[in-house]
Amino acid sequence: MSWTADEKVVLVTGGAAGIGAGLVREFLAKNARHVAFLDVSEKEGATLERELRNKFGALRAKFIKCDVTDEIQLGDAFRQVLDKHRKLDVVVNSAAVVGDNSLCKTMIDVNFCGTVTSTLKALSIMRADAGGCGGAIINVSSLQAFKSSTCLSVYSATKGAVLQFSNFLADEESYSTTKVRIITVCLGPTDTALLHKRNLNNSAKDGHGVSSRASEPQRVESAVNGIIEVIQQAESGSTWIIANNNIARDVTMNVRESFRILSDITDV
Ligand SMILES: NC(=O)c1ccc[n+]([C@@H]2O[C@H](COP(=O)([O-])OP(=O)(O)OC[C@H]3O[C@@H](n4cnc5c(N)ncnc54)[C@H](O)[C@@H]3O)[C@@H](O)[C@H]2O)c1
Ligand SMILES: CCCCC[C@H](O)/C=C/C=C\C=C\C=C\[C@@H](O)[C@@H](O)CCCC(=O)O
Repeated sequence: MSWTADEKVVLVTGGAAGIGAGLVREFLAKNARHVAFLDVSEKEGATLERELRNKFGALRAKFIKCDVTDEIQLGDAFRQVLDKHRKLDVVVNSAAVVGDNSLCKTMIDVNFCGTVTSTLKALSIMRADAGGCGGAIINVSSLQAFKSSTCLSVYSATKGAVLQFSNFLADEESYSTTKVRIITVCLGPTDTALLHKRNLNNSAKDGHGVSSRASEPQRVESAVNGIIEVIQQAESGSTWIIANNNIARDVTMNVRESFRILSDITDV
């Protein structure tokens, strides 16, 4: 039987806004039992929680103020969800910040370290060989993982690191033992606050943007639907591109081939 959100307990980091918030809404619309969303933005989190509780009832959604760079806060947030709901089925790591290299430490801490800490916590809770029920961890990367734009070398490197970490961990921790799928989605430009930190068209016009072929950023809805499609069908260790309002494209073979070529060089 194919995967459905029905009765699932879900945790989304960076879930108060943008693509994370879109996912929170969609999981609930698709009948998830409970969606916990973690974010540093208290105002947006509380507003979204009110909206969701009015629409879906008081028990189905919970905002937890949490900075993913703080291991204690993150541990507490996972514990709250587990204590209350006794299981965790899906974790989406969507929290991220973008900026120029003056923000390097924050980007590394949030985009990479936060994703790593959350993934390892999720895996330890969900893994079937340690009493969990299995599940899926989706790490949100970017087309910038493959080709950076001007001023975004650190951001792009964090997204490359998320991709590599997720694939290496999926290799290390066999799905047949853990029953936890670890999946990477690389999004193209998507119409959220993060994108509008700098005008996309200027970025594209400068000839360095990976998005230069796209005239418009994709809709949040396309990114969200793409991620849900990926959860429905992706194997552990797979990599997917969701861009230009197209359906999710499996690029696992391309990524593996590029690493096969690189690892051949190390056989000296
Ligand atoms: N929008 C795009 O064009 C685009 C393209 C490719 C990839 N992505 C990726 O998609 C994901 C979602 O981005 P978005 O576009 O929805 O951005 P967004 O800025 O709308 O949402 C990101 C959320 O993360 C939260 N956040 C930031 N720091 C945090 C922290 N320390 N702890 C907890 N939460 C924190 C923010 O408050 C915000 O609510 C990110 O991983 C981003 O890198 C976005
Ligand atoms: C010599 C020029 C100096 C200009 C400084 C410049 O304006 C600094 C910008 C700093 C950060 C801007 C980031 C904004 C990026 C977004 O528009 C977008 O391109 C992010 C892409 C997200 C993604 O695709 O993953």
